Amino acid sequence: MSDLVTAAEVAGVLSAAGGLGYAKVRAPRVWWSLVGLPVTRVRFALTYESTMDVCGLTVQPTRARAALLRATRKEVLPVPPRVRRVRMTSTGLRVTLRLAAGLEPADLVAASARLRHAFGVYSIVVVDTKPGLVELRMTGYDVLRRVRMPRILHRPRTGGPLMVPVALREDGGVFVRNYLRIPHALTLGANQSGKSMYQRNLIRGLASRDVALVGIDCKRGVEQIRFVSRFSAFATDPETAAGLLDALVGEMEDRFDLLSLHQVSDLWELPEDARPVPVVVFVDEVAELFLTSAKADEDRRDRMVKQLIRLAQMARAVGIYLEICGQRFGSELGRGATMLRAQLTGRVCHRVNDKQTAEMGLGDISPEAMVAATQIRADRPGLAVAGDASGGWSRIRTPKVTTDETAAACRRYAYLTPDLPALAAFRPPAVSPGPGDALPLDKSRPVAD
Ligand SMILES: Nc1ncnc2c1ncn2[C@@H]1O[C@H](COP(=O)(O)OP(=O)(O)OP(=O)(O)O)[C@@H](O)[C@H]1O
Repeated sequence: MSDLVTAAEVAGVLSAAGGLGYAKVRAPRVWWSLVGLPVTRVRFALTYESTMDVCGLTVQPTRARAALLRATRKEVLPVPPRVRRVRMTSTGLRVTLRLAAGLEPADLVAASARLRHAFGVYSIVVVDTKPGLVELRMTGYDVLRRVRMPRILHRPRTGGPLMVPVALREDGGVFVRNYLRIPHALTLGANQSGKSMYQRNLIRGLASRDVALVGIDCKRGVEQIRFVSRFSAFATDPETAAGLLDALVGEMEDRFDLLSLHQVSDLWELPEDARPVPVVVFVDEVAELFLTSAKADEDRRDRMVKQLIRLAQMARAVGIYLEICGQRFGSELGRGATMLRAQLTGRVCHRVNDKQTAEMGLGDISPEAMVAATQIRADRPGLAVAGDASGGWSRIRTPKVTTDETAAACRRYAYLTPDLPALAAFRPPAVSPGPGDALPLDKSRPVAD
């Protein structure tokens, strides 16, 4: 009998171990919740002080504290940053630390690789939250291996009208493209690095919101043509693109007249009934717009660059935002290109073929971000380094979204496509359903979410 019980127990233990091993590979989130999180929490509690000590993150106690310790006959030892809060999440552990006098966030950043190994987690990102406080964002496993966005974010219109959850960050948080905070952005990356996937995620996210979408895709529209049911204007060659950019500048000037009439300085200060719809302009492969084959094209190119620079400098106030994508974006694209790049403060850099491209995208943001972009592997398409003018950056990866799914979302929300009279000449013709478009083209009737 006892042999039988032992055999059953052994079988139970083995199948539980096998199940956990399977979960570790196939369902890391489950494994983390069941095993990784409790183990890491205990390890953190037991080893925190000694780890901080060996990592050089302790300081001598204040005189008052040292005197108190001596008075109570306790040993005067160096002190680590005080743990203010430990929060357990489905992807990791978030620890808020109060920095001891003499330490700065950079000290923790420099030690983050050592801390990661000491606490046995996949990665640690140090975030400077408030003066005197930092947050250690520990991730228990590689959350970017298979990207799954939190379920709530699948609902259309989550967040404000101009906040689109577009990718997952390596610390398990969600990377949100917030057009109000960062109006214009540049997405760079080599062939097959995931630029179109990033734009597709954005288009799908914006399709359900009250915005006008404009597409400029001078590769004859091959990347964006499936989404035109939701576009208010579309250009597929440099000549049409030049006309469309002129029209956008015209729209911008009309909107400034409107602001002036209402004596306000920003679109969002206008009364709701007078407020024009925000516009997001997607430019795919910007080099196609800039490269010239004949001398005669140069004037048109220079004019386009000038118009883009004007939009990038001024259009934020009137709710026109630029989303520019390309393999490279440097002085080789001609006069004004680097000036335009400086105005595109949001940067997303996918895998690059050379250091210079990473420098174009992230050099003016942070040297560490640049190095991180050069380390992206070819077998991880969609992985990118996202940064902004504040110097903050993080590794992100978009979820996989097919062209069919994006086209279906565009068709579903085609009824939201605003008519912008200034861009009427560039309004794409209605398209017939594509092979993967499950939903019918219907501009008059909203479809329930
Ligand atoms: N986040 C992702 N997860 C998984 N696969 C991805 C991801 N992003 C891109 N891919 C895959 O990588 C390949 C290239 O992606 P994509 O077309 O977006 O790259 P690209 O940079 O636009 O390429 P190109 O410049 O050649 O047009 C596609 O097969 C796509 O399915």
